[in-house]
Amino acid sequence: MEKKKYPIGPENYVLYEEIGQGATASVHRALCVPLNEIVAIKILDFERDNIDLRNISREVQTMILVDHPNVLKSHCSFVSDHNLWVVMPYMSGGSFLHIMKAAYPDGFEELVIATILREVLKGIVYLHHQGHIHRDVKAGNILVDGRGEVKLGDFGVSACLFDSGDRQRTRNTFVGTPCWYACLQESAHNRFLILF
Ligand SMILES: Nc1ncnc2c1ncn2[C@@H]1O[C@H](COP(=O)(O)OP(=O)(O)OP(=O)(O)O)[C@@H](O)[C@H]1O
Repeated sequence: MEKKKYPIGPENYVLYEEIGQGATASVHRALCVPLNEIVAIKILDFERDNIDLRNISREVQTMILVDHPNVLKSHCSFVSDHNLWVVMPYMSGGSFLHIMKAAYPDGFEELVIATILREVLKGIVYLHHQGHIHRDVKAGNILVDGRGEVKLGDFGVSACLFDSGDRQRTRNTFVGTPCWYACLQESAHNRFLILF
């Protein structure tokens, strides 16, 4: 089957509402006009103060290259004015953090957690086989689409085991989300599952 080609250039997309706001980017639901398909577009502003171009370029490269049902990939990306647009599949259920906040303030049942984690772990195993470490696995970065498919996203602080020089060394440093890092360290001896 021929692979769908997602067009490059903002004129091919109609931006709808903002569906997410991260530290460095905003994410919009959008229509890809030539394909008549709903997508999500992450827009990063190069002129923002806290922008780290190396991280961004690695995130985009990783998202273009990955190909696994449990890893959020990018269809294409392009620069428009001082913004980088990253076009991705639209995950209409949002993140598990949002779902918990909205409907499950006491957390999910264990069976649900196990089901979600099984999918996430398949994605992580795939990433590790490709030489990538995600380094920021958390509920806010685990997304679900309209068919219930679970994907791990946000490669903003990921690293590649095949990098050399400076980047090799930086993997000994702390990255990610502080409380999750602490929780993971702690629960490595217990059960990772309770974190959700
Ligand atoms: N493909 C998508 N479909 C639907 N919602 C998405 C998609 N990608 C991201 N989002 C939403 O946007 C939010 C922010 O996205 P993302 O985590 O990629 O941005 P970020 O700036 O890298 O965030 P962070 O502050 O965690 O580094 C996510 O938590 C999620 O709610």
